[in-house]
Amino acid sequence: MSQHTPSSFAVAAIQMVSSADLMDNLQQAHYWIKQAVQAGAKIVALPEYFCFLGLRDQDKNAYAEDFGSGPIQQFLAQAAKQHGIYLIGGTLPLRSEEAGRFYNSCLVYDPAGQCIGRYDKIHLFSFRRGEESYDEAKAIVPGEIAPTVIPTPYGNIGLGICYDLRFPELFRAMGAIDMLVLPSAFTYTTGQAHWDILLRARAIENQCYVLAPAQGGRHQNGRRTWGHTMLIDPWGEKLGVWETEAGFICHSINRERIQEIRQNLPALQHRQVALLKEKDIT
Ligand SMILES: O=C(O)CCC(=O)C(=O)O
Repeated sequence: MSQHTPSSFAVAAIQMVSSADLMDNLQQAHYWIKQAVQAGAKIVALPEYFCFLGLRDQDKNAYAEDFGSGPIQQFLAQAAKQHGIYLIGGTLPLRSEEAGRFYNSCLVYDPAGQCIGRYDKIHLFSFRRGEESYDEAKAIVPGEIAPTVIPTPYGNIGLGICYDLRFPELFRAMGAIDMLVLPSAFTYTTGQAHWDILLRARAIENQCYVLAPAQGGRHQNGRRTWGHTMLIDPWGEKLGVWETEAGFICHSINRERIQEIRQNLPALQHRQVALLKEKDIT
């Protein structure tokens, strides 16, 4: 942390009910970012597919951008610069080498509007129950297997996207992180059952803040997302929840709280990774 950065500052997560209308979604995102900044947020996070949801996964191909150019990336860069914030840009489709499949990517922008990080979703969601059926691998290319941590003056931010939340080994491999940010669009069914407990578990086991902006409502194609955008502290307590429909949460976090918890309960120092490897148990 730089000398000039306070240990306590506000972070915000935005919840949306995005549609298949790109411009409308960008306008909505703009509105909520402004609200969050007015509430004092220095770091603002958007949900998965903030720019486009409501059609089949493969339809997002039409909006896939080359990394470094395109209206969605322009929007994110401008919003970060205009408001002088760190912006975790939810996710957008980025073109891959494969025709017909894209990366589901989270880009991070600094207050000058520079893109300072990219994470491509690694774990691709698949779920089938009754009428409900999802199979992301049909439309999405998985990202390279590498934990992504973005250093900022406010601390180290680890990135994951939605279904990644179910794979704790990805976050354990990140080393010292202050906050995990997980842009999401959990389904209503799986979210109701697992969202809350998975988020709290990741915060408790990594002793860090978890900021999880989500999609939350009924979308154009009938798909229902769970919402419950959340901020959790390193002790596992919920600092804020926005349950359903569009809105945002904004709360102060304190990095000294992370150190205090890690000192009081030094579980991260008690990991036996080397021993497990030696015994071939990983
Ligand atoms: O893990 C889940 O239950 C939901 C994941 C999901 O909806 C997604 O990754 O888009």
